Amino acid sequence: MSVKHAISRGLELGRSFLQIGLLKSGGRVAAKLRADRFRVGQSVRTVQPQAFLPSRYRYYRTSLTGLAAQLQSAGFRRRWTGGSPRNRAVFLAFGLGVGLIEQQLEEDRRSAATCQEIQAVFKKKRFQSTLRPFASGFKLEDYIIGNQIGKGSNAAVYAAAAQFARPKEPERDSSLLELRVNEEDLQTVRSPACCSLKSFPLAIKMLWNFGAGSSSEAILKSMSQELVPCGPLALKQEKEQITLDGHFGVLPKRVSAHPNVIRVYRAFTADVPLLPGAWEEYPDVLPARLNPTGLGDNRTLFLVMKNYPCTLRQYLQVSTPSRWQGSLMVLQLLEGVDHLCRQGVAHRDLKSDNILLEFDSDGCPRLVITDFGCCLAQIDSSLQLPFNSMWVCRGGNASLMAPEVATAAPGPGVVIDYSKTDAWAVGAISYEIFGQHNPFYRAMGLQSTTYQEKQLPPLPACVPAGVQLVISLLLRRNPNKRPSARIAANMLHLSLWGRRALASQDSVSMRKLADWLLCQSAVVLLQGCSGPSGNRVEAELQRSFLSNLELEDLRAAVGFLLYGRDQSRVFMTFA
Ligand SMILES: Nc1ncnc2c1ncn2[C@@H]1O[C@H](COP(=O)(O)OP(=O)(O)OP(=O)(O)O)[C@@H](O)[C@H]1O
Repeated sequence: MSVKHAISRGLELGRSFLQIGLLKSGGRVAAKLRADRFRVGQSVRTVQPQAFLPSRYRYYRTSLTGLAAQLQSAGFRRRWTGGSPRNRAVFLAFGLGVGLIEQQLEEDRRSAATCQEIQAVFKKKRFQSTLRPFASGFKLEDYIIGNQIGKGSNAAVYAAAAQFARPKEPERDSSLLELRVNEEDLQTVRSPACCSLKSFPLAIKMLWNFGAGSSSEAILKSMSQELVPCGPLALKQEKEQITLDGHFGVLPKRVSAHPNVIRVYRAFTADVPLLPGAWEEYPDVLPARLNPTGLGDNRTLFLVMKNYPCTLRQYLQVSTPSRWQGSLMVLQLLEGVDHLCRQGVAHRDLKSDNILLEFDSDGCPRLVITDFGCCLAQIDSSLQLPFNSMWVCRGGNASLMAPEVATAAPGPGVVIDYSKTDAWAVGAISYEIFGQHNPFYRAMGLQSTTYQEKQLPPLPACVPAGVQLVISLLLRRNPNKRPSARIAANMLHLSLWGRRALASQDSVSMRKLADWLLCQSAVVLLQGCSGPSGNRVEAELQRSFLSNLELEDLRAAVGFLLYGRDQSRVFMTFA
């Protein structure tokens, strides 16, 4: 055998080692390295994206490090170096391969450190609400209630203003009771002009209470999911610890603030009042005190939030976002879902009515996930729900239930994994954002229990290829083949802002990516210093991306993008 031959055999051996590490996991071939395209010295390769799953990657790294250690051990060296010239050549080539791999691992370590440093900088810059904090507001009488601005199957929502924050004008200083008695005032309150967001910057959601009882503890317990987006000062101190099932327990998990998740400023219980439109729109849920035939309990839960101009559904009825804005909207939903997932919360009822919308200073829609009434927020944050009986609630809107939830059959030991179900719903809602019908909605539409991926309707050609790829991956039936919200969000970030780092034809160097990340961080920090631009949707998204930067998630996103590029032979740009 010639030396040239020996070297190539040595490299082949090194390659096989890599393949073994990547291929086997849990006795199942889940990822196949494309050896033909693999060249030592490249950092991110064109491989099936599943190969980038963290556990497998760790396995691959461990096998390589172990291998390098073995090679360095004296015994190993003696065995090989003492052999024939041919064996020595094989060993040399093999060592060379491992040396290059070590170099690559070192590059990885450096990139991981860069990610951590960037993450630390942006984690410190926490999201702050723009609404001024207020100290009072734990009673209904603290608010002036305006028009009804929405209604669902569990609640009515009213525009509101805090009494204590209002200028002291005689007509404005009226209590809620006076508003109810004075019909003239009531008419004024109902007029849309009066209910502008400026006059009524708050929204009060009044939950309908049938059957929970009228004690505060019972109400808070039965509607506890609604409290998940509560801020730290939302509940009065004494309500922070309530009696649950005879034990002192803490209120349910609460998520921290995020630009794409609703913030509840106050939550309190109060007697159900007769608000505008109650008689006409929801007489049956009123208590007997107000309607003798009503079925509602006397007291209920009120949530105080920011008043948003409209829902996503209302917005899409009158306008179609540009492809850039549409991409940012999908990305915001993914960022919001990722924020919830990280804190062990699955929303389980994502739909365009449960997404509120306002505009940033550039007129770009900012989306906010709301209505946590169906969410899963277990103490252990596992997002795994034992499904042992058909009475276990699987979530809201059945049309947008991910396949793994919709097809689950109850039984002993059955568990539903919600870690990627909201991401699936974002995939379906994305069709609406890009001006299409939601494929899972109409009577003739697809059903999440039975659809095949090839039946998904095409998105309009103007939707950027990177976004189309993300949406199609989010709607994969098999959750193991579906990217998480974080990885899908990373894919969009890279497609929107990192196309230069992705520009090479066959591979993406981690070093190039790390350089791009550093540049991006500098730009975002500088933008933050230059004032109000920091509140723009784009800036918020970029900060969110940088504060959640993990090398392995990024690598997985690159893997999916390269996979998509291979599949479609389309280079993903927004140009
Ligand atoms: N903060 C808010 N600002 C403006 N409008 C809001 C706000 N919160 C809710 N709404 C409006 O009220 C409607 C009903 O609110 P929400 O979805 O929270 O009620 P629900 O009864 O829990 O709904 P569902 O039927 O989905 O269970 C929303 O679709 C929206 O139109």
